Amino acid sequence: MTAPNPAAGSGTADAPGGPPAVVLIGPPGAGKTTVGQLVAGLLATTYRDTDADIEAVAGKPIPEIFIDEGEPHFRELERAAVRDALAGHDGVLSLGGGAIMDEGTRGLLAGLPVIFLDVGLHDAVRRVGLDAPRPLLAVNPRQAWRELMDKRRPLYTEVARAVVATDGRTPQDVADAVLDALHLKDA
Ligand SMILES: Nc1ncnc2c1ncn2[C@@H]1O[C@H](COP(=O)(O)OP(=O)(O)OP(=O)(O)O)[C@@H](O)[C@H]1O
Ligand SMILES: O=C(O)C1=C[C@@H](O)[C@@H](O)[C@H](O)C1
Ligand SMILES: [Mg+2]
Repeated sequence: MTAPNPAAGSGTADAPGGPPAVVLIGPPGAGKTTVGQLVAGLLATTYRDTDADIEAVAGKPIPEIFIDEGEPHFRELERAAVRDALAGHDGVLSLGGGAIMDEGTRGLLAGLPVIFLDVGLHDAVRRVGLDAPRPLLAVNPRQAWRELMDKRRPLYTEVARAVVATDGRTPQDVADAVLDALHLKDA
């Protein structure tokens, strides 16, 4: 675990029902869902995922939103979903892997307990095979994943209060490290 941006811990969110106790970001396969659910269990709170929220509102799967309306429209839906979730959820929240690409969404995260779950290509491939229906990784997934991480790593790091490495660690270990990073061990 490293602390790339201590200033990320300095604001507040004016949100009835929120803000979340933990916000998880990171690329596909980082373990946001797996670890997020474990962390929610450890904190005896609930888990929420903005990808699921977007699909529920749109009434269709994310790959179809990309095909029908394009990525810019998806990022707008995502910004709205993140805003709603930050205002209405005080448990553990996972964002979509690319949420941090949108400047407005990054702005919404200021001051919140955001954890970047980091993963390298090797473990990401082992975990998700990079063959699931992921709109941005459809062609040459390994190279696309590398290029995507080159662009995204600085942004994940910028908005995160801490980075938790996940390579070679069990989800339970990672969940523990998340609590540690946010000083929530005895919460
Ligand atoms: N630390 C870990 N070690 C080994 N396997 C893991 C770890 N974390 C998650 N996994 C496995 O990797 C796969 C992907 O994990 P998960 O769905 O939690 O990732 P995600 O970040 O939510 O991905 P997505 O962006 O697609 O929602 C799952 O099969 C999960 O069991
Ligand atoms: O990495 C990304 O850009 C994405 C990740 C998923 O969580 C979804 O939000 C969507 O498939 C886009
Ligand atoms: Mg997930």
